[in-house]
Amino acid sequence: MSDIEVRHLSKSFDLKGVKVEALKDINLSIKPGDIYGIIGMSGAGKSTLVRCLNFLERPTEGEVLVGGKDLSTLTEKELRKQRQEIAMIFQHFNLLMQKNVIDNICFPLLLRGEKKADARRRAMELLKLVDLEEKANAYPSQLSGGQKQRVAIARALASDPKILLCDEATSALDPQTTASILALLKDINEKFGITIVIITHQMAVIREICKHVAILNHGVLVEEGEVEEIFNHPKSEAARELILGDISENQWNGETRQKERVLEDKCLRIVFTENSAFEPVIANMILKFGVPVNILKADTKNVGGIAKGEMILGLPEGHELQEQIKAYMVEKGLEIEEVTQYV
Ligand SMILES: Nc1ncnc2c1ncn2[C@@H]1O[C@H](COP(=O)(O)OP(=O)(O)OP(=O)(O)O)[C@@H](O)[C@H]1O
Repeated sequence: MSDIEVRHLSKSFDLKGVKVEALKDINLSIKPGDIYGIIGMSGAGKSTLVRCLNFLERPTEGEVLVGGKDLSTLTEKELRKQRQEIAMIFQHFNLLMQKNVIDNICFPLLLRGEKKADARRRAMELLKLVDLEEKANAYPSQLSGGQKQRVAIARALASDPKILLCDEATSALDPQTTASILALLKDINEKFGITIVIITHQMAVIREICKHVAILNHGVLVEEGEVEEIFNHPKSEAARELILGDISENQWNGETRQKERVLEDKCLRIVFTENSAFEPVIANMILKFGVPVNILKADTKNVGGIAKGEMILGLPEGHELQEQIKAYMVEKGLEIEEVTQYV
């Protein structure tokens, strides 16, 4: 059985008499213990979707089933109880600024009637888990962004949730801190089997941690499946844009980075499915054809725990030569795809 099942979900808002269709006929299913990413550009409907998953926002049409229960059939009281199983963390942490770290974590425990001593004991365990024991008495204003998010994660775990929804949880953090928060989420997923749903606009986050991904575009789910498969064979324009946009963001910076980059006449995006495959192939190709190719981008990343490589090559001029080079790479078992320009 799925942990979360979304069936024909649509959500529209009335904005001063104008209907805004934020989500249109969304269907997806998230299995227990999965790390599931929902990605899309700004305004795609990600936050609306995640808020529908715990009925903070009621769908206009369709159903959300959590652990087999249709949320629309629950009373307000039952819904509140159900929400204890679905914790949430946010981009801006949402900590109580007047309370210190330990009291922030104790807060949900005290609300559900636990004794103060028990709540503090549990809070200290959670602080240990997120590696922040020494900050128990600090106030949020005295913490870095990454530390605040760790406190928010500890607080979210206090109610022993089955599902953790992360709404742009790393978007306000630098890349190094993002990596450490994602590693913590992965650790929590593995240790406790908590299903994690990650909302993000960054493909790098999806690639780092998620097993499955859904791509939203203007309120429509345009692609869904295993991260590796979608990364290697994006079908929708939105997926391709997110993947290539991510490459340009990661690779080019400083003087060489431009908002819009038009690639050379003929460029190939290559995805390496073996960690070690690419260097000999490219080197041998240059030797074989005796022409230089321009490596516009080369990168190796972690996709679903397996090291993966990708590269964008600018090919030398000449149609025939380009076709021979392409054939050579296909023969060597590389996945290639022509790209012309991207943002
Ligand atoms: N309460 C609301 N009232 C009216 N329109 C809304 C409301 N909430 C969201 N929308 C609209 O629904 C669409 C989807 O918004 P949503 O915030 O879900 O997108 P998003 O993908 O999370 O965007 P971002 O990454 O910028 O946060 C947008 O057009 C937005 O303006």
